[in-house]
Amino acid sequence: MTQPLLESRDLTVRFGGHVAVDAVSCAFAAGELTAIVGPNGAGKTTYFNLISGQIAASAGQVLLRGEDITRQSVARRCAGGLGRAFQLTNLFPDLTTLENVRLVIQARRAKGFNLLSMAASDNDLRDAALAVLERVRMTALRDTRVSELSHGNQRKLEVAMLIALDPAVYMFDEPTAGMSADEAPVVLDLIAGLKAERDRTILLVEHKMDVIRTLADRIIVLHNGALAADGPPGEVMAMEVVQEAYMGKDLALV
Ligand SMILES: Nc1ncnc2c1ncn2[C@@H]1O[C@H](COP(=O)(O)OP(=O)(O)OP(=O)(O)O)[C@@H](O)[C@H]1O
Repeated sequence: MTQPLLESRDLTVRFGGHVAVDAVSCAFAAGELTAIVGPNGAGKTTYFNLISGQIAASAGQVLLRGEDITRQSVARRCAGGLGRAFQLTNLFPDLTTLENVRLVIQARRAKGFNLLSMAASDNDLRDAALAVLERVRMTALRDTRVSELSHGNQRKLEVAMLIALDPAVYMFDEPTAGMSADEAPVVLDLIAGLKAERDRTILLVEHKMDVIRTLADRIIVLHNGALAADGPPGEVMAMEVVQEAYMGKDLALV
């Protein structure tokens, strides 16, 4: 089997006596979109936090391209290719959408402080940022300050910034939460487009069954922090134990 792009091995975190993520071992291949599901409090976001480095593991490992990154900082993991949709706090509210995207591209390409090369690359950076905004259909909002964007557009901008970062692993935590019915499809189309590139790994924490059904190649189910099921959507959703205990009536949509 080829080496997985991302892997967790017995990944565990305890908060006091509570085991929020319990020895989760999972390998994620390039070109695969995995939906992470489970009831509220199952440990989905905590698992994400362990992978992206927002919280430290109590035990177990996270591996990126086979390298143990368990003790690496968020920034180091990000530089290594692990991209998590930016939280709103990571956007600069007083800068425009274009400036925010530009900063991510600039950081990605950072080449030091050669003023001549910086001036020469200025237009190039702007063009690259505009291309990303075009892709998320936010060109008309390029000069709007982030603080003036609607909630849905702020979330779209988070996705734009993630695309600008161009990571090997995309991590989305309920990417359409709080979006209006006309905004959500844009983001889902973008994720489908990223998936079509086939060389990325995409992890998606999601409650909405129609989204999972449309996008997922594989579903993992967390329950009480532990891995309860793992497999192709049809198989996992058909498991009686999953239907009854973990997903409820929503499965009627499948
Ligand atoms: N920093 C923390 N300190 C203490 N307990 C925590 C902490 N973070 C998460 N937990 C607990 O760990 C468990 C898993 O929470 P988590 O947010 O990962 O669940 P989730 O599956 O993402 O739920 P939801 O679908 O509601 O977002 C919960 O019982 C939660 O209260």
